[in-house]
This record gives sequence, C-alpha cells and structure tokens, in this order.
Amino acid sequence: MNELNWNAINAGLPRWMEEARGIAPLGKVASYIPELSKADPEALGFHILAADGKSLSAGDCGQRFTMQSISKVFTLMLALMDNGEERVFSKVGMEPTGDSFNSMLKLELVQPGIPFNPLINAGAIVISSLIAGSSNEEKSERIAAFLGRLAGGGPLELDEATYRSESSSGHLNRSMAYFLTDNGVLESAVEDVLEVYFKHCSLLVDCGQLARMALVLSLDGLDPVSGERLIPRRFVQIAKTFMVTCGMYNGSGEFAIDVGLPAKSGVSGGILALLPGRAGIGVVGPSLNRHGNSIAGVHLLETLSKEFDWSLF
Ligand SMILES: NC(=O)CC[C@H](N)C(=O)O
Repeated sequence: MNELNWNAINAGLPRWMEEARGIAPLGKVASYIPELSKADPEALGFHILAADGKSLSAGDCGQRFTMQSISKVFTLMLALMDNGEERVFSKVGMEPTGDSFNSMLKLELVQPGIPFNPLINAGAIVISSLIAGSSNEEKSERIAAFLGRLAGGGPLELDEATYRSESSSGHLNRSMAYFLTDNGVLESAVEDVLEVYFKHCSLLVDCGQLARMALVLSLDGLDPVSGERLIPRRFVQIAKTFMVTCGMYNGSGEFAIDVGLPAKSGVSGGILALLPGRAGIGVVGPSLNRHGNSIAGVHLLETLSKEFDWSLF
C-alpha cells in the first residue's frame, strides 16, 4: 500500500481548487428540488482521509449538504444486510442504463420490469422498500444510524426543509413508485416507501464525513479506528462495483476513463470517492454538469487522479 504524497497534494491543492472553481459557472445548481437551488454555485470543498488517520481538507469543506444519491450506495448495503443478495437482486438489476438518473424509460421497455440497478432513482426506491423496520420511522432511524456510524459518530441529521421540498416536488419519483407497484416490485405502500427514500436523500453531511464513510468502503467494510467489521466484505464489493459502473450515472464511463476510482455523486453536488485500501475522499461543489454530477468536483478529482496516477485501470 503506497503512501499518499501529502506534501505534493498540499502544495498543489490551492491551485487545483481554484482551477476547478473556475469552471463551476459552466454548470448549473439543481433546481427541480426547490430547496437545493439555494446552494452557492461557486462553493467547493474537499477532504481526504487516509487509512492511517492522516487527513487534509481545503475550501468550503465545513459546509453541510444533503447526501442525495450518495446515500443510495449505503441503503443498498443495508438492504443486502437485511435481506441477502438473492432477494435484493430479484427486485433490482445489476446493469447501467445509459439514461439519466431519474429516467423510467427502461421500466417498460425491458422485461421483467425491475429497475436496471440500485443507484438510479427507480432502483433506490425499490431498495428503500427492502430496509427492515416495523415503521417508516424505525427504517429511517436505522439508515441514519448506519450512515452516522460509518461517518464516525451518531445518527446523521435530517434536513427537514430539503425533505419537505423533495416530497412535495417529487412527482416523477412518485410516478415511478406507482409504476413499480403495478409491476409487482414494491411491496409496501408508495407513500411509505417514498418517505424512507426522500428522508435518506435529505440526510446532512460535510466532506469530512463523506471521506470517513468512503474510507470504510476502501477498507472493505472495516472501521478504520477499531478494526471492527461494519459491513460484510462481499456487500462492499458489490457496492464498489456499482459505483464504478453506475455511480456517476450516464457519466460513469467518462469518469472511469478520466478518474478511474469508485465514486458516487448526488444532485446537491457531493461526490464520495475512494482509493482502495488507502483513503476516502469527500468533495462538494453544487454546480452540476449535464449528467447531474458536480462539475468542479469531477474536474478536481480528474486533476488529482492524473497528477498522482490514482486510476485503478
Ligand atoms: N441524483 C440524485 O442525487 C437524485 C436524488 C434525489 N433525491 C431525487 O430523488 O431525485
């Protein structure tokens, strides 16, 4: 396991951050969830945390934002822990779609009518219905506690305003959930499933917490401090593979070529990325490219990956 070149990262980071921030105006902050449109398009934060506990942060790394689709990687692993592989993959597939994250096109085009993968909205909605718990509250609490544990602390906090904003504007997600019910894929009532889904998308983190969660994945599910197993290795392997094939939506191929690391983005502008066995990374930059990925965040990761030869491929 080679050491990160901390001196060089530290020396180059201010310039690379400025360069990345400079292209933020070429993208757009998400506005289909009204609450997200309040984010500062020029904000950019970065945090890297290595397995030996060394870390480095830059820019607006103290800023909190909602996890959005980044949470889908973790609900997938929790659903796998609750149900096992066979049951989960009877309800969602394993293939990239090539369509945007909120597309429902292929639900009707391909049989059986299950979502192509757990990281598009339709797939993550199905995954929300597989989280164990006797009530919506218990399911949401389990997710917030699981995510918080990986981030190194107590349960993550819900951003109520974003949750309400998502729920009241989520017509497309709602229609997908009804479609999935009609296909016999969703077992619980639409509104119950969506409450769990919208709530996990609205959990708050900062870049440091994202990096801490990413580090657990980079260590194949082990807590970096106690060494305790938090997630079975097989389920982390599944999650990391999905991150490579679908984590950046229909920009995943380009990202694999330009950056070459398992990563997951969210429409609030967050990106979680990892260097296997070595480090976790959290980035935020709310201005998005056409695929819904942080434009400055992707640029920054690309620069770092090329500079330090981080690509796995
Ligand atoms: N790409 C994303 O981050 C999408 C998540 C968002 N909560 C939605 O349902 O549309």
